This record gives sequence, structure tokens and C-alpha cells, in this order.
Amino acid sequence: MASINLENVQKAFGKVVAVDQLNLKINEGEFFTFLGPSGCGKTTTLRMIAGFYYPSKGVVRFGEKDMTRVPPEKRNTGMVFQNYALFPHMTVFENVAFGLKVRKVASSEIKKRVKEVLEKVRLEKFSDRQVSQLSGGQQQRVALARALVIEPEILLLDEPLSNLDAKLRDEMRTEILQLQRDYHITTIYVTHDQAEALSMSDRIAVFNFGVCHQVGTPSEIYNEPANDFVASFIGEINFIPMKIEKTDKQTIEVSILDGSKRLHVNHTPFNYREPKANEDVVLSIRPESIKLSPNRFDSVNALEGKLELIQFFGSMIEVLVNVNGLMLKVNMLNSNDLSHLQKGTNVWINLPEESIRIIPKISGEIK
Ligand SMILES: Nc1ncnc2c1ncn2[C@@H]1O[C@H](COP(=O)(O)OP(=O)(O)OP(=O)(O)O)[C@@H](O)[C@H]1O
Repeated sequence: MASINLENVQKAFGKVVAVDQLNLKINEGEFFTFLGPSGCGKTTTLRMIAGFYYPSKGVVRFGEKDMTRVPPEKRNTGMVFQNYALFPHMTVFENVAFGLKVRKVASSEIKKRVKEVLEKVRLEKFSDRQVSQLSGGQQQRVALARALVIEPEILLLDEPLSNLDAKLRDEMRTEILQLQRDYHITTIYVTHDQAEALSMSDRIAVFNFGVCHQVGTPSEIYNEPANDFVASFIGEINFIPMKIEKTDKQTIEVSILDGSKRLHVNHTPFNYREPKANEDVVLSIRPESIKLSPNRFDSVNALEGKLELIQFFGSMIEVLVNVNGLMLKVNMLNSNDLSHLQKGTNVWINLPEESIRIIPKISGEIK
């Protein structure tokens, strides 16, 4: 087991900077996820940790040890690739044993270790089967067994479930977490699937365009997003463009850009600095945090709007409210008292102070 430290790491391919100014500390035994859209630099970062790429700048350490230019075979990392990268005409046993043979482990020891790991991934009966004759989920387990059998200090998983159907993905998620706990191994998991990241990880790093925007626990990332990119990438969210009128240690007073309404919110500093007066910002609030009523709320943060759309999802109801041309999504639990939910009627919404986050505008998508 080892901790991993990336210090000011950059990787450029010619003029393309795939990863820039990356500083990360991944703790021993942690299940750590790189999350972000396609092309954001997740795989490149993973490959720098595996040693398949060397950084253009910066340092990679395992614990205190400088690994920046150590070749992959000397790193003691196990990697599982998106396409599994198994040898199709070899048996399950031969695939899993391969890394041990390369390391010149004695054949009796190889037999013992391969048997143990195949039991762990529930493939002991498939030892002599060719991998081309296995299902996707079984092949994925062979890939996991092959990575684990060398007893790596670090397990690197690059979108390992993306080729599986939804049900199998759910099952494999649980299996991977169980294996990670059993082996208590420092694990990095790459995905673009936010649900996967939120449900599996101890901590998550959110990437976009080669930059890491936030590192935090799933609840920190969901409840305290660092900026509008992170907020919009993780879960559903409403954004309202705002200007900061006043700010002090306790509260921030913001106004909707046309000046029609001022709101009060709890002061929470931006990730790296304090918000400033006159700054254009984004008010963000999750759909489940907005309260809705046919009557006016006794609150400064109440807004009047019109019900535009009501969608029933059994236990939950999703509503769109038009507030002066701005569409806000409200998610409510299904309750008996729904008589006021008529399309076209006027309603009031309340944005509770404690659920609002004022965040910097960085993505340029919100005008
Ligand atoms: N070998 C390479 N040569 C040139 N450019 C590369 C190379 N590898 C990656 N890139 C570029 O670097 C950027 C980051 O790529 P990377 O594969 O790390 O993204 P990713 O987040 O893993 O995406 P995906 O989820 O699609 O795999 C992209 O713009 C990509 O085109």
C-alpha cells in the first residue's frame, strides 16, 4: 500500500496540454476517483501514475519515493483497462498467471496465487476456459484478477465497467468495492459517470480541460461545489445569475441581474478566495432543496412564478417553475396534498438560505 503524491504535474502532447498544474495527494488505502467529461485528462493522469507516460513537468511520488521516471514494470501497480486488454487465445489461468511468470515466480507459487485470486473473483471453475469464451462481466473479473495477483501497492482502474450493461455494472461496482476492502489497496478509479463516482469513492477529483477543479468527499462535491462546472457536472442543479451587492462575515446579499429582487444567503467563501462586492456570480440550488407553495412564503428569499410543467415519477414529482423567464426545477416527494399543482397556476417558491451556494462563474455557459 502506498500514498500517491502528484506535485505540479503537467503533461503536454506537442501543443496539446492534456493535464496542467495538478497537485493531488491520494491517501494509503483510499478509493479515489478521477471524474470528468471525455478528454479532460483523467486517463493521461492515470497513465502518469502507472508509468506509461512520463510527465512533461512536475513530480510523481509513491509515499516519499520519487517515481517520476521509473518505468511501469518497476512501479508495483496493477492496472485494469477499459477494453480489458486480455490475451484472447490464452486460458483464464494463463492470463492471470502472465504477470507472475514475467516476474519469474516459481510455478508452484504461481498455481497457488492464481487459484486464490480466481476464488476471490468467483472464477475458480473457469480456470481452463479461453477468455474469448467468457461473458463481458467474466472477462472484467479476469482483468481484475490479473491486476490483483501481482499484489500491487496501487490498483488503477480505467473506466472498467463501461463495456457492461447496466445491471452487470451495478453488480461489478459492489464486487470491486468488496475486493478493494479485502485487499485494502490504494485504488484510483477513472470514470465519466457521476453516479458511479458518488456511490463508490472515499474522495473524488473533478477534472475539465486538463484542470482539476475540486477534490472532496462525495457529499462535499455534491453539497459544496467549487464552481458552476462542478455543480452542473454532478447531479441536477438550478443556476440563477446574480450580482453580489454586499458581503460580510455572516451573509451575502445578491441581486438578480435585472435588479428586480435581492436575496440573502449564508456566507460561504469560494474555494480559493472570498467573494467580492459587485462581482457577477451564480446562485446554485438543488431541485430537492426548493420549497413550493400556492401561498406566499414569509421569507426574503421567496419568488413568485408560474407552473410550466409537472411530471410524475411515482414517489417523486418534478416541476418546472417559470420565474420571470427563468426556468427553475423543483423536485418534491409525492404527497397527498397536490391539489395546487395545476399547470399555468401561480405559485411561490422559497430558496432556503442554508441550501443556496453562491459560486464563481467559470464555465462561460451561464450568461
Ligand atoms: N497520446 C496522445 N497524443 C496526443 N494527444 C493526446 C494523447 N493522449 C491524450 N491526448 C489528448 O489529451 C487530452 C486528454 O485526454 P485523456 O485521454 O487523458 O482524457 P480522458 O479524460 O481520459 O478522456 P476519455 O474519458 O475520453 O478517455 C485530450 O484532448 C486528448 O485528445
